[in-house]
Amino acid sequence: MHTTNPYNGKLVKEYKLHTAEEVSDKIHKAHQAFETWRTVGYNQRADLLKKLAEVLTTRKTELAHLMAEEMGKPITAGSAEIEKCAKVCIYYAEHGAEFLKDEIVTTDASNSYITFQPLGVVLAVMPWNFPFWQTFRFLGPGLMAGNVALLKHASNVPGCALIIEELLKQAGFPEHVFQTLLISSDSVESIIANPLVKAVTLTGSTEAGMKVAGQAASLIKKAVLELGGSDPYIIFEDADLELAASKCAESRLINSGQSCIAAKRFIVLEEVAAQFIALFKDKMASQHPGDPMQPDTTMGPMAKVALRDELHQQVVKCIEMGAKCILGGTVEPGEHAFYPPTILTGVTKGMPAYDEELFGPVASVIVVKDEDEAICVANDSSFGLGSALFTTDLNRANRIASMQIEAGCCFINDYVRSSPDLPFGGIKQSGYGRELGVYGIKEFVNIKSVYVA
Ligand SMILES: NC(=O)c1ccc[n+]([C@@H]2O[C@H](COP(=O)([O-])OP(=O)(O)OC[C@H]3O[C@@H](n4cnc5c(N)ncnc54)[C@H](O)[C@@H]3O)[C@@H](O)[C@H]2O)c1
Ligand SMILES: O=CCCC(=O)O
Repeated sequence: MHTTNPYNGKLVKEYKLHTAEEVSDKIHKAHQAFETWRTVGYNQRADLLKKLAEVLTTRKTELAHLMAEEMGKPITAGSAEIEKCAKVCIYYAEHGAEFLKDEIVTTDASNSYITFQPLGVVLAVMPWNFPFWQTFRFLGPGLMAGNVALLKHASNVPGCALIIEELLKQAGFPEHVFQTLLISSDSVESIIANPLVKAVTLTGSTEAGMKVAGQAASLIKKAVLELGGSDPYIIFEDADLELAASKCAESRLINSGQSCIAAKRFIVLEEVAAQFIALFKDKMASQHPGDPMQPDTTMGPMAKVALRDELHQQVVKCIEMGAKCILGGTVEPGEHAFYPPTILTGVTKGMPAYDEELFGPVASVIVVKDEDEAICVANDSSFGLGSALFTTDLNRANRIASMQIEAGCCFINDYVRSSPDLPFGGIKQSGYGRELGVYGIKEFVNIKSVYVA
């Protein structure tokens, strides 16, 4: 396995995959670590998580550089990602014990209560787009709940995957409560099949989710799936268009467009379509693409040339099918993986920009005549991750957000983002289960009822 810098196409480093024996040894060590870790009190777990937050903060520049090198994230965004990881550790250190405390239930028993017990070794299969955040948003609550973790990270971020082990060691966590496995996707099945592995969480594409969830289900093992998205953003006729254009462009270009919860489909009421599109185009065009190692770079390359090429094929197909490209849409020659901010208008059902996820900086604009059509188009997707509405009528916004949009979250007059305190996840082909908040920490626990006669 080797890593390639997507900014210049140069080889970064070679890594040796773990052998089947090494993996088996790591699983055994994880299980042994669990037998002790499960008995450690919440206060001690919380102290270690706080220490981990300190280590992350102290080393954030180095970690941001590593991400820039492996997957092209600009260092300013990388530092912000590490700070967010520190926040999630502190959040669960401060709230985890409260979330997991026994709940007394009044029944016909002399005493009955619900207790939340850890499951054991959990396998985390993670994507490259937020190499630290995706891992920490599972790991923080997982460790606080008393589970131990094995990480199978995406093949282009092994350096990030390995350094997480080092961070936990530096924070003082017991050995083997967290271990990275350098393995290929093909080996995941055998790890899920290991009786010592009790559950799996996967963040990634719907295809990978189907595979992994199918394997877990066949063995009756719990799975949480955080999958792809094609988030609809509805811009109503009464929206603050300047605000909407700015939030929409910011969201579409997060991480060079490679975010599951980036805005992807822009559904605009026809009365304001021309005005919104003009403002949106200005915002999309005002990026500073460049070297991810430079602090003033706001947009880096995509993570891999192959992903950039796949995205371009989707764009070309849309144009062939009748969409109009009003910004970007071209590939500059060179060894890099850059793709420019791109806007497609006239997007209709049947085009990749309507039906599929565009995992890069390409916006799909769909003009609709009224509210009903806007909601119908927003829901006309196999995905159901995030969504956003732009309107000054908050009664209408709350009604649509809570009852009419098919998604795991709906933001009003802002773009979708995850935060430690709000549950995060999707419906439909965007997955099931939740991370973060009170619900996230309860995904990988045995919710056990105790009844005293
Ligand atoms: N919902 C979320 O929270 C979330 C967050 C980030 C990314 N994503 C989604 O992830 C996708 C992009 O990430 P990616 O390209 O790394 O996704 P991917 O599915 O290719 O890879 C994700 C992880 O799954 C592994 N994997 C892939 N196929 C597998 C298989 N058949 N069996 C076992 N493991 C397998 C990969 O090696 C990697 O570790 C997008 O669809 C994006 O929307 C979702
Ligand atoms: O790719 C998904 C982004 C996830 C997040 O921002 O929490």
